[in-house]
Amino acid sequence: MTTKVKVGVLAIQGAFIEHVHSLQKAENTLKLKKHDIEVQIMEIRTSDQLNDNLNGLIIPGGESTVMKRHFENGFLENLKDWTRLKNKFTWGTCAGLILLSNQMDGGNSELQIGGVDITCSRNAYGRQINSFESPLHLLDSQLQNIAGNNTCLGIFIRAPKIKSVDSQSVNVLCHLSAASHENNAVDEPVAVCQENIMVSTFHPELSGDTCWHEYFILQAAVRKSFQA
Ligand SMILES: NC(=O)CC[C@H](N)C(=O)O
Repeated sequence: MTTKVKVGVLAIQGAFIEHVHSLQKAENTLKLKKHDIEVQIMEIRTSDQLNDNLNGLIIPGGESTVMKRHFENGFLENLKDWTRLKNKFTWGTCAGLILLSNQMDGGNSELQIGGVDITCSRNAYGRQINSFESPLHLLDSQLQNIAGNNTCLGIFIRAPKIKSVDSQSVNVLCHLSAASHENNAVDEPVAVCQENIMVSTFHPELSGDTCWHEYFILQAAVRKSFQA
């Protein structure tokens, strides 16, 4: 029986269209891998779109401080409520990670959606000119199976860092190994998941690799049957 899943990308600012294209590519890849799945992809601009028919939400990269300007008239409260429903799956990339972090190291921690027990710091590698690409080490077995190996490409653009993982219920999915970035003394978590919320400091939607978007679609599909 075909699994139908409806996912959205918050389309108020930033790199949302790249996620839409990556989701379309990921759906085709899943079908080639014999998954009987149909994905409806929405651009989310209004609070009322955060309803029970939506199964997954991506909060894209961009400028978190600009996105917050759109969080009035109950939008932030609805984002908080919807992302905490256990039968939904949310993924924040870069600025989306910042908005979903429970703690921020400096910076304006007002108007946070929260939900993930990490402490992040904005622009932690420096300015745009310090943006970089690096191979990453996948730690999660489902991601390794989807990717077909234990590495993926990380594209970091004015990226935040996960300064600390603040709860044992946060699973580290992916590392930037110390060997692959000159500023790193230790392996650094760059993607984590806490129950139904995943965050990454880098931009899979720009890499051409669909393993993260396939993982997101499958997680949103599985959670449809969970108790909210
Ligand atoms: N690529 C990005 O999403 C950059 C994030 C941005 N520097 C912020 O602090 O919100």
